[in-house]
This record gives sequence, C-alpha cells and structure tokens, in this order.
Amino acid sequence: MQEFPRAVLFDLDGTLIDSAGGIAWALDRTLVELGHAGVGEAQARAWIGEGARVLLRRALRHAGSALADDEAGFEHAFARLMHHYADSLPRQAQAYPGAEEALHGLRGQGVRVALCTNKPERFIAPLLDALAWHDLFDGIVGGDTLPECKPSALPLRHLADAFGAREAECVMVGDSHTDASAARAAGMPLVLVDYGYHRDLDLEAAGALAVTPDLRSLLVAAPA
Ligand SMILES: O=C(O)COP(=O)(O)O
Ligand SMILES: [Mg+2]
Repeated sequence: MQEFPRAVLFDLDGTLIDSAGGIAWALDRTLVELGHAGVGEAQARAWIGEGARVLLRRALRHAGSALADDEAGFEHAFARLMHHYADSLPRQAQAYPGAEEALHGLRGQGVRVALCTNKPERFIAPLLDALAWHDLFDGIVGGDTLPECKPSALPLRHLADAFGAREAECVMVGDSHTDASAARAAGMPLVLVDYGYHRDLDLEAAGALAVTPDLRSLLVAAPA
C-alpha cells in the first residue's frame, strides 16, 4: 500500500472467518427438509459470496427443485434456511489465524475498521458475540442493510461516507469476485486474501494492491 488508509473495509465470510462449514450445515439441513440430498461443505463453499438468497437459489437449481423459480416456494425455503442459519452461527464463528490481531492492530494505529459483508444483517451481531468481537468495528453493513449489496459499490461508498473518507483513502479486503467488483465500481483500492471462497476469481488479474495469505500483512504498511 503506498499510503496508509484511513479506513479498512473487511469482507466477513472467507476473509475474516471460515464460516463455510456452518453455512453448509444450515444449507444441508434445509435441503434435506425439502426432500433433497445435502451437498456438503466443498460444494457450498463454491456458492458463498453473493448472499444467502443466491446461495439457496444455486442449491435448489442444483437439486432440480422447482422452488428455485417459484416465488412463494422460494420464500418458504429461504425462511427455513434462515432458521437453520441462526442455529449454525456457533459453527460459523471460526476466525482465520491473524484476523483478530489485524483488526486490533489497525484500530491501534487509528484506522477505522468496518465490516462490509453480504451476510444477512440479523446474523452479524450474534456472530460477533460468538467471536467475542463486540467492539471491533466502527461500521457494519450486511447484505440486506442497504438497497444494494456487493458487487454494487453502494455498501463501500456508504461506509467511506460514514467515515468522512474518499473511496481512494479506504481499502476493501476480501476473498471473492463480489469484493473485487465492488471495489472496482467504487474506485476503492483492493486487497485479496489467497484463501477463502474465491470461485471464478483470478487473484492475479483482479487488480488488487496485494494478495495476502495473512491479514497481519496489512499492518506492515503502517507508518513508522
Ligand atoms: O453471505 C455470503 O454469501 C457472503 O458473505 P461475505 O460477503 O461476507 O463473503
Ligand atoms: Mg467473502
């Protein structure tokens, strides 16, 4: 990073926490309840990143379920997923090594730290409780907080605005093409993690300032 940012916006799933096992558990319970086979974690990982509705629609299509394209049926299935999703939060609360240290370190350096996730907003506070990450974020935007979610630029612009910062003075840190596209649309510098759920994303070609295996590398760019 050439200049130290005023704010760092973090994606959640696949970037700060390895939540795929918990999300897959909730998805499979939903699918089985609807009479389909579960898909397992490896398959679910490939569908995470564009919010829970996209995840469920992909899973229903994969299962050949008519509910994927039936509005009322889909809403019923989505309500079941949300029910199981709430129960899965303790399983989702797996921080990646270095994530918590990076968050504390940035805050200690006076950088504003925000959560910019496509996860439904209602689950964020309980998940932060489970992680004991209560007061770590200066701003939080979930997938249904605003009229548009990532890959729209809106959540990123909203957070930059809330911090009185220009987009170019912030950094978006994420794992997937939704993060990369949102950062590009917002004109915000991007850092990608090389783990996570980056289906369809060519890490080297995504235009990131850096691709990192460890979020603690964000602290290296701090001014002396
Ligand atoms: O819920 C999702 O699909 C992904 O959430 P994320 O934006 O934190 O990766
Ligand atoms: Mg993600």
